[in-house]
Amino acid sequence: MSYLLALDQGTTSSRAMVFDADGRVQGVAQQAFAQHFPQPGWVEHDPQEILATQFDCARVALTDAGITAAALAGIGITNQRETTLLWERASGRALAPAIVWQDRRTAADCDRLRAAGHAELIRARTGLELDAYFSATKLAWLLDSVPGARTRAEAGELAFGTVDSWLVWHLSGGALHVTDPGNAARTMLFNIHSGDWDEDLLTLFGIPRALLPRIVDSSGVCGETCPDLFGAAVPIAGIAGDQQAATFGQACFAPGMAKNTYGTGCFLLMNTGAEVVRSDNRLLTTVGWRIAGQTSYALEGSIFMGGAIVQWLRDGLGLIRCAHDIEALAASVPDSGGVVLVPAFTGLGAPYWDAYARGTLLGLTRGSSRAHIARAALEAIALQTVDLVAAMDRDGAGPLTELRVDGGAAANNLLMQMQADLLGVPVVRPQMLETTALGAAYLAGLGVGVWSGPDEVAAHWAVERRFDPMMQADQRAATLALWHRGVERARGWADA
Ligand SMILES: Nc1ncnc2c1ncn2[C@@H]1O[C@H](COP(=O)(O)OP(=O)(O)O)[C@@H](O)[C@H]1O
Ligand SMILES: O=P(O)(O)OC[C@H](O)CO
Repeated sequence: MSYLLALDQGTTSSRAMVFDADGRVQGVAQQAFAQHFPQPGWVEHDPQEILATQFDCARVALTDAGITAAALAGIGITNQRETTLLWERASGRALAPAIVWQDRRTAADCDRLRAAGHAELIRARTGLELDAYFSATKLAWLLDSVPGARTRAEAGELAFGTVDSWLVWHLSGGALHVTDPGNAARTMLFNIHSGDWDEDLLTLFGIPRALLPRIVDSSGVCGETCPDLFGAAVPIAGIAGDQQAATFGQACFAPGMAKNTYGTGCFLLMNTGAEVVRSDNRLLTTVGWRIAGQTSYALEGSIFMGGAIVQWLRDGLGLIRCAHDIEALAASVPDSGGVVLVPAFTGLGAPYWDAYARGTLLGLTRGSSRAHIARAALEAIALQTVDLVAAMDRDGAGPLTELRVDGGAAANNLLMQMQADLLGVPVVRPQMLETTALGAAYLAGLGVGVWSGPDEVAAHWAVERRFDPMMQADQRAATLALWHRGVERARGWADA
């Protein structure tokens, strides 16, 4: 009875992992699902496919671990954040495709709200930059676009949720409509100071309160699964957005500790403890987790294109055959030969927040080769991260003494060395790279008493490799200066 099942519902795949009481992986399953791009800038998922792939993975992971659901002490849920769903309470049926966090369809709505002077109120209450990334304008769009939705929402017939709420609703057979404060903090409807939905913001975005889930702690039993789903009723004992879960899985429990996840995008979170650190440099203030009613906050830098740049070199340009090949190609030249790649394919996130910036390749000469472009692509991932850490420094957070790393692209040794060099701070890669699922399992395990407290789970964390900075300060400064010239060229490109 001491196994934990983590459900990790990500942007491009659903995953499930079974952990034992020592935090070791005993079973794993993963299924990719379809990405839908119905119009330029739109990104959608099929809500049913999210459920089907996630629940299938759970069953396969249990089989892989050689256990049944009866052996589970609890389930932890972690999820792609901000992605917005609207469903009918009576049937549990979604009224529209899920609008994914990357979707830019409401960028003009954000421009109008900004022009009307609402950005400061939103920043003060939610800790967020007014941007289409977050759920509020996506939900308003659904209420305005799905026929009858607004009237039905006001009558209490509909439910809104991010992916965690959608999963828990269906795991519990419609008994639970909940979210945790970390996920709620990404909706742009949640007041990070009061820890509740914000009435003024609900009015501003035109969101009926009847739509919203109840907010529960990130760790602790909030209900149980329908027995017919996995063969036994299992306590649902942890809920966290994937970046918050990874921060937990990296054991960043003390203020000043930070992790960066190099997946599709890159997300750098620094724990700020019980203190709400307001950023003057366009980082996000967000909730990390709430345990036993105590909220831990974080500063976050969100980068939209991280490992996805490598995918583009593979699929868009055909420069490499698989993501792994980029390391040898980039290492075949000593530097990028003056080539700068600004990966603003879907605009720029923190700290620029420029929805109209576009991807830019600069500094090409007759001597430029695919190796230089590959190297510039890896540098771009590291340099965007440097911009986030510099903003954190200016905000007075930290100082950062080491950066814990995870995510698919963290396997790239050259990228990790570049990151240490360009940051001037050691980069530390743990043995266990599946920190998102691990964090969800930890939250659930703490919730059901498999572990006694954060200290016990922190003891599981171990270094696999440490990358120390080796670059001279003047070379670092020159590389950063060239990068910032490139960023300026990329900004505002699609404004017209
Ligand atoms: N060796 C590598 N070097 C650089 N990028 C890589 C490497 N291996 C995988 N990636 C990138 O990492 C990403 C996958 O990481 P993952 O953590 O699974 O992402 P997500 O959870 O966002 O789907 C992809 O964008 C891929 O291009
Ligand atoms: O699904 P991932 O790992 O790309 O993470 C997505 C983030 O939660 C978006 O904010």
